[in-house]
Amino acid sequence: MSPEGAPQAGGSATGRRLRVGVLGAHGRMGAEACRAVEAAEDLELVARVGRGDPLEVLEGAGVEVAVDLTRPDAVMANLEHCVRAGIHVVVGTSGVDGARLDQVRRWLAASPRTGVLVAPNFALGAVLLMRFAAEAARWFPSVEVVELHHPRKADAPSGTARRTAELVAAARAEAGLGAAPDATETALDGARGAVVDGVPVHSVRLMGLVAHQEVLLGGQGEVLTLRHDSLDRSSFMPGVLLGVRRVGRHPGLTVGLEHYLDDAPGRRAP
Ligand SMILES: NC(=O)C1=CN([C@@H]2O[C@H](COP(=O)(O)OP(=O)(O)OC[C@H]3O[C@@H](n4cnc5c(N)ncnc54)[C@H](OP(=O)(O)O)[C@@H]3O)[C@@H](O)[C@H]2O)C=CC1
Ligand SMILES: O=C(O)C1=N[C@H](C(=O)O)C[C@H](O)C1
Repeated sequence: MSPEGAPQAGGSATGRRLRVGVLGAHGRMGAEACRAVEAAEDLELVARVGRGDPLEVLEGAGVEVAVDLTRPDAVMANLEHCVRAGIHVVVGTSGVDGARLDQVRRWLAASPRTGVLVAPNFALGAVLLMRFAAEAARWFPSVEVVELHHPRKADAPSGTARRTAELVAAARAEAGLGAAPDATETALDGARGAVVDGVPVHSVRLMGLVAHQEVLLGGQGEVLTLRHDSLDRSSFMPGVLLGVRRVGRHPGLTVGLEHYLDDAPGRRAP
């Protein structure tokens, strides 16, 4: 961990740079995020936090926005600390869903000006894939999710796959679709994947991969396949930076980067 540098002015149009801290700074994503923040003229990287480092360094360094890219077993303690300290948080770490989101809302109730963005996936293509999958899910009786990742990923299924399945299930329910008409019997446990809100989710871990997802939608005599590939972790960085720049303008809890995209400059609302 290293609090970095004193406040500097002059990098942005207003002359003041937003002070950013990265948690999980020495990991694959954290290191990439540090580089991206350092390269952004309107942002200043003032803290890199690794496992075992005291979180108080964030306040000490005057961090305004923290980016969490740690692990599912670490992220909640980090979030609690930041929200209590009034530090906005951009969460990329997977595993913040369900009851954990309710817990974040409770912390935020005591710190109403603080913003938390939980972004299951920062890549624009993945955000759009989730949107397209939810739209298509209304029309197809069958749907399954396949996520494919690098072999060192700590969790399965991916946070993106869980979120996709939730969105697909909600769209199906709204459209009045019942359970998919597909067999669920197996001769071997796990053969049909894990089931998230009624949607089978299959996880592949393989050398050579980075982060990929397919949504397969089946109807009478046809299959629609939606696929996204993150070929490099740089694919996540525009989304990380967008989150960092915007989170302070969105107090409370936001789940999904799509809620920030519609008012992003230079991007038309999809
Ligand atoms: N939302 C998105 O678009 C994306 C999200 N992710 C998610 O981001 C997370 C990180 O992924 P990745 O970088 O590949 O994983 P890594 O394992 O490479 O990095 C995680 C880092 O966090 C560190 N760490 C663990 N606990 C703490 C803690 N309490 N405080 C500070 N640092 C800690 C780890 O240290 P140590 O090695 O000692 O455990 C490690 O350096 C995962 O949950 C992943 O799913 C990844 C890509 C994109
Ligand atoms: O661990 C990863 O690599 C990724 N994690 C996120 C997830 O769990 O969905 C986002 C992306 O898939 C990469």
